[in-house]
Amino acid sequence: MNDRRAARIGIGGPVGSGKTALVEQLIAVFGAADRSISVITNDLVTAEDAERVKRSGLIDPARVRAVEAGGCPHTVIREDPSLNIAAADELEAQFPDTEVILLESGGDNLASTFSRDLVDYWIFVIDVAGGDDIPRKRGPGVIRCDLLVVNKIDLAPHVGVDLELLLHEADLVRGGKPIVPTNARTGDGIAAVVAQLDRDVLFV
Ligand SMILES: Nc1nc2c(ncn2[C@@H]2O[C@H](COP(=O)(O)OP(=O)(O)OP(=O)(O)O)[C@@H](O)[C@H]2O)c(=O)[nH]1
Repeated sequence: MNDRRAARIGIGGPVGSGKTALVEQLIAVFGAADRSISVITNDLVTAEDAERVKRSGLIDPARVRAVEAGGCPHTVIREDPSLNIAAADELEAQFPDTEVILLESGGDNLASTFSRDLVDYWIFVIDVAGGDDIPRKRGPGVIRCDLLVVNKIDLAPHVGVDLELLLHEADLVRGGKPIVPTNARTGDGIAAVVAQLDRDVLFV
C-alpha cells in the first residue's frame, strides 16, 4: 500500500478478553511477513498496554503510541476520537510505509463501538470465559463490529461453555458477518484473522 493511507483497524472488547494478546499476535505475523504495522493503545489513566507492547520486542517502540482516555473509553473511540486521529496521523507521517495502524481500545463492556471517522474496520474481542450467553445479550459491539473474535477457546471445556453453540448463536445475531475463534496465547486462529483483514480491508 505504498501510495495509500494506512488502514486503521480498531480492536475493542470487554476487560481482559485478550485485545492486547491479539495485538501482539498480529504484530508478530505482520513482522514475520515484512509488513509494516503501528499501534495505538488507549488506557484509562496509564500507558500500561503501550508499555507492554513496546517491551514485547516485536515492534520498534517508536511505532507504539499511548492515548490516555482519562475516563470512559467510549469517548475517545466513538464520541470524540480526535486524540486517536491525531496519534494515527502522526504515526503515518513519521512512518509513511505503514500498512496497518491497530487502535486498541481500553477494556470496556459489550456496548463499545468505534467511530467510522476513526477506523476503516473494527474487531470486537470477546472470550468464552465471559459466558456462552454473550451473543444472546445482543451488545452493539458483538452485533455491529466488522469481525467478531471469540478468544480463549482453550478455556471452553474448563468453564462449561459449548463453543459450537456460542459460535452458532453469534452467527445468528450477526446475520452471517465474519467470526473467528482464537487462542491468542498460542496463536490458534490468528492466521484466519489476518486472512479476513487481507480480504476485507487490506485488499491483498
Ligand atoms: N487461556 C487463554 N488466556 C488468554 C488468551 N488470550 C489472552 N489470555 C490471557 O488473558 C489475560 C488478559 O489478556 P489481555 O490481552 O491483557 O486482555 P485485554 O483485553 O487486553 O485486557 P484489558 O486491556 O485489561 O482490557 C492475560 O492473562 C492473557 O494471557 C487465550 O486465548 N487463552
